[in-house]
Amino acid sequence: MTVPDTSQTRLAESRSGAAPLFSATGVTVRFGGLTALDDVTLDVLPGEVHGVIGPNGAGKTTLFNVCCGFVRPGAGTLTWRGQRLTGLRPHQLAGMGIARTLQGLGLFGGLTVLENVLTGADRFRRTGFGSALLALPRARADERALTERALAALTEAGVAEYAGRYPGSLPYPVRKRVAFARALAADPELLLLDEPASGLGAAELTELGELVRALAGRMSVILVDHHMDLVMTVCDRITVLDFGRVVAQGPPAQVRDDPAVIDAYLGEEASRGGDHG
Ligand SMILES: Nc1ncnc2c1ncn2[C@@H]1O[C@H](COP(=O)(O)OP(=O)(O)OP(=O)(O)O)[C@@H](O)[C@H]1O
Repeated sequence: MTVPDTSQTRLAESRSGAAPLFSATGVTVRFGGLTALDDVTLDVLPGEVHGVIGPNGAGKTTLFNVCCGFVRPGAGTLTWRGQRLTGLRPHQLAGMGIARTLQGLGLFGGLTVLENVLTGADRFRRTGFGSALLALPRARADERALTERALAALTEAGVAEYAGRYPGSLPYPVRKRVAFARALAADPELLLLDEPASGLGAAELTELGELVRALAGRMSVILVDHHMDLVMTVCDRITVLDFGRVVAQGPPAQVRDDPAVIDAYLGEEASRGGDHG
């Protein structure tokens, strides 16, 4: 993979005057005696791809879970379009224009790929259950529009050919793309991706990078992953966590050379070497 070009960096700089779409400010999360996040602040600008990286146990998943409303921080605030969010719950995300993909994918085994992706498009449904049941013309038109939206998302994710299949019969990388398509079908303003690269091979990783990069400008993305190469390649800005703290934040070229980041990753390698050696 290549280092992001300077036009990408310039794009990030030109957006830096914009008001954030989403912010987490001073977020602290404790699990018993363990501080998983310590005064973490992250701003996501409109249309930017913002990466969150860090060694194992750095707090990436916890931060993702805070952003999704799965984990309530002990301190700190979340802001969406300048409005403070209090008591964010996961089921509220879709209505707000936030979609996510999870490590566990969460596809429904009893639904086809298309039906799974249709559940992502549901916020665009205009007709109620009654008119659908009676098959009224407007319900049929609504269903057609939703199906088109779902098929467009499957096409963008490169898996339209699997529309009629069931997820259980598909290889893991295809299922990952289906989960990605379901999130895209919601046409979110903010897409939260948790470890999208896990379980993918080198070629699939490059394709994933291209897929995510193509979303930049159209929506904001928070990409949580420990694949340094992927994050460096596709992100406009990166937040690096280590032991629950932000140790670096900025464009990839700046973060890559930051001594605190090098220390964090070297520290991880040293401890891995210790584990195995
Ligand atoms: N529910 C929980 N209860 C107790 N401790 C937790 C819980 N969730 C996470 N932790 C701890 O909080 C710290 C941060 O974990 P987290 O999973 O957020 O890190 P991570 O950066 O996502 O790690 P990895 O890359 O290994 O997934 C770790 O020490 C972890 O053991």
